[in-house]
Amino acid sequence: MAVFTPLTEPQVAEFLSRFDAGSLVSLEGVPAGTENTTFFVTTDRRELVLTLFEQGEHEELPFFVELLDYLDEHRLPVPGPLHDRDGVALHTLADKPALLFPKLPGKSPLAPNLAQCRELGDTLGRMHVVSRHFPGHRPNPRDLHWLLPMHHKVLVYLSPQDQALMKDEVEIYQGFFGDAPALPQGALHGDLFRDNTLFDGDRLGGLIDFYNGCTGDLLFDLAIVINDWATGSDGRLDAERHDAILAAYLARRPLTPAERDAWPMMLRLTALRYWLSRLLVVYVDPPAHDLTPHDPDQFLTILKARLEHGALPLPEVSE
Ligand SMILES: Nc1ncnc2c1ncn2[C@@H]1O[C@H](COP(=O)(O)OP(=O)(O)OP(=O)(O)O)[C@@H](O)[C@H]1O
Ligand SMILES: N[C@@H](CCO)C(=O)O
Repeated sequence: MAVFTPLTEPQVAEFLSRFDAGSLVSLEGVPAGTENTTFFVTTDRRELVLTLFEQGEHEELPFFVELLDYLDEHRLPVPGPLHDRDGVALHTLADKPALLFPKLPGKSPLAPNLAQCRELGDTLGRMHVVSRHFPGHRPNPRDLHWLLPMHHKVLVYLSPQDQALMKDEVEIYQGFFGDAPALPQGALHGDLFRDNTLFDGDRLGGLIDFYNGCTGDLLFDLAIVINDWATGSDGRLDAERHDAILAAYLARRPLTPAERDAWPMMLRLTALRYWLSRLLVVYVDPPAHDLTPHDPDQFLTILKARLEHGALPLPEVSE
């Protein structure tokens, strides 16, 4: 159960009265989610999602509102936050920052089919085409600049072999990305795992949970997607899902030669990024609640598979 801050119906009814969104009919706490408190709110006009921000950088919230507004204006399937009658999206409720969103249709796919993979690749490609012109700025908080200091914090918890692997990898990324030409920049989702998408059958209902959103290398976003969406249980890439996502993505946004060169290394870097963030949650900074943390070893397995087998060839896309 992840309703960290309970709300009463009168509290939510009063909150809703600032918006042009109808009157409260029902309120339901959402058990999924580990970071924020989420409620499904039904009014006499529409279905909404109310999010209370429990942790993290509250000063970053205006960036997320700006990003979601921008993507929504560009017709990407994201929950564009509702603005109240004065044009304000970000409010305070029960002493927590609060945002109200449209409820998007669908469920997160655990085993996405190829049509869903194509849909995701196409949408991410469209998003990256428009996000290159997004005017906001929030440096990627999980890129190499973060890996460098943070990996030292977990080395003590690792076997000698895994310590060596992590240290060697970070050093290799430093050498590679330090010398590599700049990669195309834009706004990223930053955590586009399957559980941050909703599908209604094969139709993408929406991308959610933009709270890792930032600006940086677009390739970073794509590598996160491939490592989560197109990996088998042994950590190896699943060629069919890989090709379905990438063919659809590349048809929207071809990679530059520098991105093609960096691709195998970016798959490794983003695998290590999640191995490390999950290790930090388990050993260094466990959350107050007792929800089971994600398994760090899953991304160690993925990293080892990328090292052993490399990347798959990128699909050919006719221009
Ligand atoms: N706009 C939306 N439309 C429909 N469902 C939504 C929407 N936003 C959130 N949800 C539902 O609420 C759940 C929790 O939302 P969210 O992922 O934002 O919370 P979180 O605490 O940040 O979770 P996480 O553990 O993924 O970081 C989602 O898994 C999804 O089922
Ligand atoms: N997607 C992340 C958790 C949320 O940031 C993970 O799987 O570790």
